[in-house]
Amino acid sequence: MLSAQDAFQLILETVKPAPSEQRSLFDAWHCVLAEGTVSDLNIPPFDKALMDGFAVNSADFQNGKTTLQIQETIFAGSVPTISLQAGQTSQIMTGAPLPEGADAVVQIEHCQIDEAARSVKIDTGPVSPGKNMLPQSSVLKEGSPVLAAGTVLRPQEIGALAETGSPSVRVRRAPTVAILATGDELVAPEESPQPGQIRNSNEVMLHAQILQADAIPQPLGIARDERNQLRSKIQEGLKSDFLLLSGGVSAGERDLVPSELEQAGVKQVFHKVNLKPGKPLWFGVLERADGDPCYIFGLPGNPVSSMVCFELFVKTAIRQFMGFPAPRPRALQARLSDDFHSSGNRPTYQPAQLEWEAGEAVVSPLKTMGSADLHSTVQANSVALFSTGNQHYQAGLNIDVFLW
Ligand SMILES: Nc1nc2c(c(=O)[nH]1)N[C@H]1C(S)=C(S)[C@@H](COP(=O)(O)OP(=O)(O)OC[C@H]3O[C@@H](n4cnc5c(N)ncnc54)[C@H](O)[C@@H]3O)O[C@H]1N2
Ligand code: MOO
Repeated sequence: MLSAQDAFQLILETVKPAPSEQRSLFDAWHCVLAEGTVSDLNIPPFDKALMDGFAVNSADFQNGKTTLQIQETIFAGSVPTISLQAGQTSQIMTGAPLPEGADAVVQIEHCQIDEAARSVKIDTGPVSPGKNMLPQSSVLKEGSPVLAAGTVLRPQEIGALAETGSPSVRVRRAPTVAILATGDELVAPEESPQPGQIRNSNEVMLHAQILQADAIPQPLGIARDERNQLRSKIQEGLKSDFLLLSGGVSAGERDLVPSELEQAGVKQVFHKVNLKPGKPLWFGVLERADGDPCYIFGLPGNPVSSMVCFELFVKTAIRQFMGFPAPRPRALQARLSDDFHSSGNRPTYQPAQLEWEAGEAVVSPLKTMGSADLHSTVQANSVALFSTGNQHYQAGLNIDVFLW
């Protein structure tokens, strides 16, 4: 059976990064830059005061103290009108441009102002050039690169783009992701299940996971385990960038999903992955007539399987589509809190609680009744990975954990 690593590889080889689009910085959070940007100005654009006080020339402080004649007051947003000569100063506010002839700022707290004489006495010892000021273009020069293509936009990158004259940027667009829950046993969450029925929890859960992955969910409701209805709902879903089907992918007599996808012209990339939960995972691609592909995942119906397969595989595909530089899930090494026994016949992703103790990641696997036990994931903030077979893991051992 295909390993999870091989499944990641096949997903990355199949999913092509989306075309780019222009977006305002207000809509760009967590998008990936499709093109690099350069600064349209020097940062800072002028020698800038970093304190409220007096703009001075350090040469006036040869004796460590001095009395200077006040010329004007320079506020942030204005420009100085007087060049300083020896023995002169101007009052200045944080963020304002230094006047010519000044090379430092002395904080207002260290100045004794004589209003009548329009002078200021400063007795704080020598002042070094550059004190309390940021020289023009010391952070960034006009025309120099700000961010490279492939950068994921966090709040600080968005601020830096605004500062450097990129109010909108080219980013890879987020995919639309259709959700189709399948099964005769399903009823809507607002209904009371009759004997043999269960509530459709996967649809809303996937909807939330898609939002969390910065993509656009398109719920299609429930398709019954009946070919005509399944076929028409699949056709609807194939118009999106991604189609996620929940249920109907294992070996049951009404597990119609793989054959109906094949019927719709979808090319299977893989079916079944060696992991627990999530073994029956199905992945394929449809090359649509309009030239844009649709990527299809058949997620196992068991809620924990569905959730784990989304976090590991669907998210990888969405990140690849959005141009993320490292789309695979990233494992964290954490110390096992207690002895743990694992006996899975496949590599097992166990719901777990990860905590930080004195700066160290410590993980406690949670008790679970298996892939139908969604409740065990409510206490979990991660999954811990255990390998195949009867294995005893001693407390203190470092293991791989995936946060979610
Ligand atoms: N003979 C075999 N049987 C099964 C195998 C196998 O290899 N051979 N694999 C098992 C594994 S592992 C899993 S996981 C499940 C996955 O089955 P399906 O994807 O075909 O899903 P269903 O049979 O439709 O449903 C499984 C389970 O999940 C519940 N379910 C389905 N949809 C939803 C939903 N939208 N919300 C909440 N719960 C849902 C459904 O009622 C079933 O209880 O197959 C094993 N069987
Ligand atoms: O792989 Mo299934 O997801 O064990 O329950």
